Amino acid sequence: MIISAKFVTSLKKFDKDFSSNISEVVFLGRSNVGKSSLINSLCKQKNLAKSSSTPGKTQLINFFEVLCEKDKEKFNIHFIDLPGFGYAKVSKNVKEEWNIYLDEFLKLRTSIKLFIHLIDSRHTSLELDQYLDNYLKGFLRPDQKIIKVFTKCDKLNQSEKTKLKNNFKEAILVSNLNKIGFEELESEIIKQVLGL
Ligand SMILES: Nc1nc2c(ncn2[C@@H]2O[C@H](COP(=O)(O)OP(=O)(O)OP(=O)(O)O)[C@@H](O)[C@H]2O)c(=O)[nH]1
Ligand SMILES: [Mg+2]
Repeated sequence: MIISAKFVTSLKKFDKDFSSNISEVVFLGRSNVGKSSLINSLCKQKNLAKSSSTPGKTQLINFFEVLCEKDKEKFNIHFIDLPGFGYAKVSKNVKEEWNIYLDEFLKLRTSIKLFIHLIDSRHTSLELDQYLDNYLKGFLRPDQKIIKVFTKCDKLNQSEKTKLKNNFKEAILVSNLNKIGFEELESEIIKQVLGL
């Protein structure tokens, strides 16, 4: 389980001088999908990661140190909150720069053990998410894994939830509003970072 969490630093791009010997978990997905909110919910803190109803809130690579416990052993991991993909309101140059920086960061940062791909439960087959899935699989190492997490599931009715689970067998559904799915996700995260 997660015991506590604190902000460490923000980076604009990959920085070899800020390396890590602890496992890292990256949260990524479209702008406004709920990345920062999910980090707050998992860490049981309201404003650890800044969230906003305006897409494009997170603009840097933000690191959080998260203290976990399993079988009475305590250990630290990093959660990494990224800027959202596909945010149209920034100028093209800024957007291209972000993508180059993020691309480099995701590929060079060897301490990343888990990619958590957040997808809006209401829109599960967007081109951008398919692109992101293929993109991650294109450089995924054997010691890394991708977990698909479907956000804002409070917006779905029961039959829509059932349909989603049928379409994505390993889907984890979460809602920050109704406090759903956190325990399942937390145990998946800990399993992966410990290599279980
Ligand atoms: N209904 C509902 N709304 C949510 C949920 N999670 C987040 N939101 C809302 O979605 C909006 C975006 O949340 P953020 O966590 O800032 O999203 P983000 O993915 O970090 O966005 P960027 O930083 O722009 O990439 C906010 O208005 C949240 O309140 C949820 O589980 N249910
Ligand atoms: Mg954010």
